[in-house]
Amino acid sequence: MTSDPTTAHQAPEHPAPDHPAPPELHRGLAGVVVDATAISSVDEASSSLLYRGYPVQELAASCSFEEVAYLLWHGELPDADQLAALEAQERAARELPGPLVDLVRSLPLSAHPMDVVRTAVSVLGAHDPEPDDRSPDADLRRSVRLLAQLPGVVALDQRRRRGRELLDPRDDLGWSADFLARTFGDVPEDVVVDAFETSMVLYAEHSFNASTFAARVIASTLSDLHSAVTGAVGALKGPLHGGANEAVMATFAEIGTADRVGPWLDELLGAHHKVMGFGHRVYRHGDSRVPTMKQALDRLVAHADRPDLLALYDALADGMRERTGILPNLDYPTGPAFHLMGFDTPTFTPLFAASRVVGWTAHVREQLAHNALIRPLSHYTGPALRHVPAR
Ligand SMILES: CC(=O)SCCNC(=O)CCNC(=O)[C@H](O)C(C)(C)COP(=O)(O)OP(=O)(O)OC[C@H]1O[C@@H](n2cnc3c(N)ncnc32)[C@H](O)[C@@H]1OP(=O)(O)O
Ligand SMILES: O=C([O-])CC(=O)C(=O)O
Repeated sequence: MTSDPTTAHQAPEHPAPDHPAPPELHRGLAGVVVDATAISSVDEASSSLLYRGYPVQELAASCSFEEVAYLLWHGELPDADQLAALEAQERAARELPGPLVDLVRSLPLSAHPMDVVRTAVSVLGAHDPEPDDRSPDADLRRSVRLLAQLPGVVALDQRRRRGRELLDPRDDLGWSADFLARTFGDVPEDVVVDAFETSMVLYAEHSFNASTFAARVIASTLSDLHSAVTGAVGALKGPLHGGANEAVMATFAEIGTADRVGPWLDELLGAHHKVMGFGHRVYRHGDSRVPTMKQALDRLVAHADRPDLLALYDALADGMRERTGILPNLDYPTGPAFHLMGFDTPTFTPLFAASRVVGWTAHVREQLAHNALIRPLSHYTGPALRHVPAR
């Protein structure tokens, strides 16, 4: 059958009723199970989070961040040889490409640190040493390289904002200690390193959160891993997701002291505004990770002798619970914890990204192993069929 050349480009007269019965909508995909994953499970009823079956609290207490990364990528905790191999690979990949360092230095200081991370991931994609190898093994090597490179990007950016030079990575240090040393010039006290490592383990993975889902959408088009992670960084930046940890410190600065929490909260909630660091799409009875991070925060507070910060933290959490019943999420304790570790507030969400890159890349590889293009439907509510007037 041949098409009539005079009508081939005309819009079809398909029926477009003015008010079709709307289908059931799933706005925000709330409550929708879109795919299976073997990487982690978030259980609302028991407020629990398992990475590959292991409770995240046990992993935070007993495992290094590198062991957790291995677990999330491979499905099992590493034996000694496997861990040594991952550590060697990660330490060998920490140096940033010179052109990337120059480019980060050239970015305006008005750019948010998450803009810097997003740009850096994209540039690292352009510097991929094996661009033509799209195998799962090559994507695993890319994942390790990104894990190794992001601390350098975050440290470089915080240091340039303070007028300081980039420091060399130290291959005698594990991932967390090197991250801190490269940011602050020295390895801090154990209490700081331990709290940082705990935060990184807790942030590493959380099933189909918005940034991970963004990464999976991009991967599902068979785009590349760096593109997926670049998109995920963009999704994480928003204050309804990762950006909340930064917003928590802004809130603390605005309130000032614990005795001012009540009136501040009454005014904010009265205006129907949200308090950042509270609430969660899945957890309704409390975020599984908060108690572990709160213990780490307590130790940092004691170390830094900052009972005033703890008083403010408790007063806001109590005030929110009493007024709304809404509980803190992980971004609530990590905000003040990162502050006490010495990070600048705008650097908080990049820290989240440096950890979550493990979860994102695990999900990209899982998506590609059982790929189905992610392309949902929408319910059209615009004008019914109409025609451009004859001219
Ligand atoms: C590690 C992470 O990324 S965790 C998330 C970090 N994000 C934040 O901390 C931002 C603040 N929190 C929020 O905006 C929300 O709790 C979200 C986006 C995380 C999840 O919310 P959703 O499941 O989409 O629920 P939604 O935003 O519709 O809130 C439901 C109700 O609770 C209220 N609510 C939810 N969170 C808060 C909050 N933090 N402060 C005040 N009220 C809140 C909403 O105003 C809404 O009230 P309404 O029904 O009277 O309109
Ligand atoms: O799961 C979510 O929606 C957000 C979250 O807590 C995370 O990504 O860690």
